[in-house]
Amino acid sequence: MIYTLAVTHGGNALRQASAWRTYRACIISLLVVLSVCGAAAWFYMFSVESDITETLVKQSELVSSQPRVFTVQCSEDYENYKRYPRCTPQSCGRAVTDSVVTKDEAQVLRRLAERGLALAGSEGGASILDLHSGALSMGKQFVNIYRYFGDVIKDVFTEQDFQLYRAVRGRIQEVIAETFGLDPALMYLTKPTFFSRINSTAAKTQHDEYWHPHIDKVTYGSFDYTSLLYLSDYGSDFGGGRFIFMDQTGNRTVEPRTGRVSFFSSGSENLHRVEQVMWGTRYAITVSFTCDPEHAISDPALP
Ligand SMILES: O=C(O)CCC(=O)C(=O)O
Ligand SMILES: [Fe+2]
Repeated sequence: MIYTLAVTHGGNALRQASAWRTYRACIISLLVVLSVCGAAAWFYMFSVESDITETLVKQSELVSSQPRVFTVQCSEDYENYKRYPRCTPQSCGRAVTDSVVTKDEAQVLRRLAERGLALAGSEGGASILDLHSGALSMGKQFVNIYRYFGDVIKDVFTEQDFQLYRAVRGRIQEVIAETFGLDPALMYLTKPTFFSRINSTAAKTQHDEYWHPHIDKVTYGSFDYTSLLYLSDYGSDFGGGRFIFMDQTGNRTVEPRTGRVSFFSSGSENLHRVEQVMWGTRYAITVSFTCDPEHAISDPALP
């Protein structure tokens, strides 16, 4: 009996020691896993954060009354083009305003974009609708919305929608002229001018790869001033998708906000890209101006 007890006690002690060792091994493994995850998260955060030097305007801010202006030195790009006094950029920079387009107007334009893009859309994550040329993303290519959908278009867009587009375009033109000291009558709408819809679906063709750094004057040729009107909110409608100016001294971002207009001179002083959208859907309109009357286009209108 005594022997049995002793054996039992001895067995218990052995089992307890072994359980303790297992428990300790588990705790150590858990700590190792946690530290590795922590280090990876820290490294990820650090590398993402270090990509962003400065936020020029946050989504939560309201830039009312005057635009917030950031001047930069003009690049030499404009020297390769004919100069148009009182229009060709002589002072360059970027600016943001939340008081040119109301939230209601932006929502009407967003619904217009939603209706138009619902007719088709890219298979990848980035679709465009150009109301002027009629180009609409469809699958891996584009169709002409006016030709492809014919009379159906009249049920999708109304004359008021186009009026609103024209009014907004006019106000943006005025604020750009005022900010850069130009004569608004010497600025012309140029192409392409388009609605964009971006989500996190993987790109299927190059047309879906919206995130590459670029210079609008190089990409689009005729642009002298680019404006972007945002139709959805960073952080609540979508994640990622911030606009990034890539300066030599670091990156500077603008966070999209419904009704926000961001505008800038289109040369290489404003190299930029759009961060990849991680979730949700981002809507915006690109409205751009040229100083060259030969590149002027008329406002979009119902055919
Ligand atoms: O949607 C944006 O924020 C920028 C789009 C852009 O860079 C462009 O249309 O050239
Ligand atoms: Fe651009």
